[in-house]
This record gives sequence, C-alpha cells and structure tokens, in this order.
Amino acid sequence: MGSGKSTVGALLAERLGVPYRDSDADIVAAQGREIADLFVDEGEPYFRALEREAVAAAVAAHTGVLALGGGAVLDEGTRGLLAGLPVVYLSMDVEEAVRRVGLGAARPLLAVNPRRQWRELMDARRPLYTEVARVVVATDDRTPEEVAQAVLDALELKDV
Ligand SMILES: Nc1ncnc2c1ncn2[C@@H]1O[C@H](COP(=O)(O)OP(=O)(O)O)[C@@H](O)[C@H]1O
Ligand SMILES: O=C(O)C1=C[C@@H](OP(=O)(O)O)[C@@H](O)[C@H](O)C1
Ligand SMILES: [Mg+2]
Repeated sequence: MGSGKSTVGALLAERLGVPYRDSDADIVAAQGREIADLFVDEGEPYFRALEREAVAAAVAAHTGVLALGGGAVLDEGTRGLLAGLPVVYLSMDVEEAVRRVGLGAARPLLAVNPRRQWRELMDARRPLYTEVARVVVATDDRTPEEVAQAVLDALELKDV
C-alpha cells in the first residue's frame, strides 16, 4: 500500500502507449461501493474473492498495464493468475510508507497503528511478492516518473 502501483502503473501505460487498469478501480466500478466499505461490511475473504475475479477478468481481456491492490498476492488463485506474467514488485521502507499513506481511512489495513501494521503485513507478504515478481524496483527517494523509468529499464521495455 502506497508504494505507487496505481500512480506508476498509469504513468507506465502512458509511456508504453497501452491501456491502464487498476483492479481496485474495477472492483469499485463493478460493485458500486468503495473498497473500504467492502472490507468493513463484507470482510477480507469476500474482498479477496472479488479481487481474484477482477484480476481474472483483466488478465483475460486487457492488454496493457494492470495495477493490483497490495494484498492481491495473499490469494493463491490470484497468484496463479499472475504466473508467467511480467509482474513488478514496487518496494519501499516503512517510513516512506507512512509518509505516503499516513492515516488515510481509504486503506483500512493501516488505519490503527500504521508502522506496526505495515511491518506485520510486510513480514507476511514479502515472500509472496518475491514469489510472483519478475523484477523488484525500489521506490524510496524516487519520483513516480523515475520509478516508471526504472520499471522500463528492469523489464527491458522501450517507451513509445
Ligand atoms: N515515488 C513516489 N514518491 C512520492 N510519492 C509517491 C510516489 N508514488 C506514489 N506516491 C504517492 O503515494 C500515495 C500512494 O500512491 P498509490 O499510487 O495510490 O499507491 P498504491 O496504489 O501502491 O497504494 C499517493 O499519494 C501518491 O501520490
Ligand atoms: O494491501 C491491501 O491489502 C490492500 C491494498 C489496497 O490497494 P493499494 O495497494 O493500491 O493501496 C486495496 O486493495 C485494499 O485497501 C487492500
Ligand atoms: Mg493502488
């Protein structure tokens, strides 16, 4: 959360001249409800199933850049959908995470004690990010434009 997947994903799509999608935005559009409301009212397993469906739909129909939610890798089915694709893990340290996401209610998983919650989440997720990712790109002390360039370099892609 807050590593810049949505921001950098959109920039990257622009640089590559391809469409951009975001699984969170696709879920909100399909459900007509905000992510935080789905999480709180329906629970995380329900949200992860919606997310798996959104990723499956995008993987089947979308040619371009797809930004995922930070917890998408927790679902085994979603990880399976990502197998063999050029997945990018955008990393950052905890202080950068708190600066970027802060106490925003839009990200319910970091709402109470962001530093501790972020560390716990990352201990559980880091192995999964590493498992699905083709490349890892550090985002600390880089602008979104610099991160997008680093992704192009890491994947050996040329812009338009
Ligand atoms: N490289 C960056 N440097 C500084 N701020 C950034 C960077 N990338 C994203 N941000 C900011 O951090 C916040 C979270 O970005 P976002 O793209 O929504 O992350 P994600 O989709 O990974 O949760 C936004 O306010 C965004 O403007
Ligand atoms: O890390 C997570 O579990 C989540 C990350 C969010 O997306 P971003 O990573 O784009 O903030 C969003 O999918 C939801 O709040 C859950
Ligand atoms: Mg996002």
